[in-house]
Amino acid sequence: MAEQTTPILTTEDLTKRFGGLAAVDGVSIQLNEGEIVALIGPNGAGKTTFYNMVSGRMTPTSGRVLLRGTDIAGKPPHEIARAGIGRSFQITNVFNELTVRENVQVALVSHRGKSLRLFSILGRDKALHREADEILARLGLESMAGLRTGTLSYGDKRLLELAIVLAIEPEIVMLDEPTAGLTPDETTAVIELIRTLRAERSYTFFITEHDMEVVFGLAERVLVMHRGQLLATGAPEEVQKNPEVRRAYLGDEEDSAA
Ligand SMILES: Nc1ncnc2c1ncn2[C@@H]1O[C@H](COP(=O)(O)OP(=O)(O)OP(=O)(O)O)[C@@H](O)[C@H]1O
Repeated sequence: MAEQTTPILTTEDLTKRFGGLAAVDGVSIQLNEGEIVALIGPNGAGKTTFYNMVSGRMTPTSGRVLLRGTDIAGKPPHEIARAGIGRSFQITNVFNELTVRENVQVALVSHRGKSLRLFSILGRDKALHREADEILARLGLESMAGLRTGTLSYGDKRLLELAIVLAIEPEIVMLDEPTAGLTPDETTAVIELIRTLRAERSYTFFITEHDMEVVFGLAERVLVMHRGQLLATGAPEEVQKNPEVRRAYLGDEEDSAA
């Protein structure tokens, strides 16, 4: 595999405190251009809090988030999205009453700051129509473009969420449990799709995922958090063998079994 060492995103001593609790406690990481990185850790490790700070949904107590060297910590989500970090959520945030194509068009238009006369733009703008269809085709959703979104299966809605993220032309794609709730076949398809998208467009993927098969089948590098800190980072097979990581997961299982 080719070396991929150009840093695109780094965090420096990123910290979030809730009262006396350091949910994220001095975490410094680096994402390299074009790699697929998974963030894992037992329940309560601080993954969501960390993720929220990178995507602008939470302001850090201290520390920095550098996107190609520029500090974006504490900026609002739309500015971070415009700077090149797109995030999709586990909870579907699609408009069920609109068609699949219209959902992507809304993302395209709002990303470009043209929310005025949005619905008249949707109907008439041929370039926007084409652009939305091109994104849908990348995800294999082209045949569904004209369908009302509410009629889609859960798996197809998750794909549409990914299409909406791609509409903002991100460099870093953050996916919150991209395979949660999917059937085994859909999971395999999403893994393939992420690989294909990365190969075609060199996106950097930063995912959280509970399903270890997905993590180890997809990620090139794994970051493990435990009790707010970065416990380990490395290739999936290294991390899997790491005694501290095993202890962290086992310890938590023992705690919850107690
Ligand atoms: N808004 C908040 N106020 C107070 N405490 C919080 C808040 N958000 C998270 N926490 C606490 O911070 C710690 C880390 O939570 P976080 O949700 O980031 O962990 P996680 O690794 O995403 O967990 P899970 O895998 O269970 O979703 C937990 O102890 C949690 O209770």
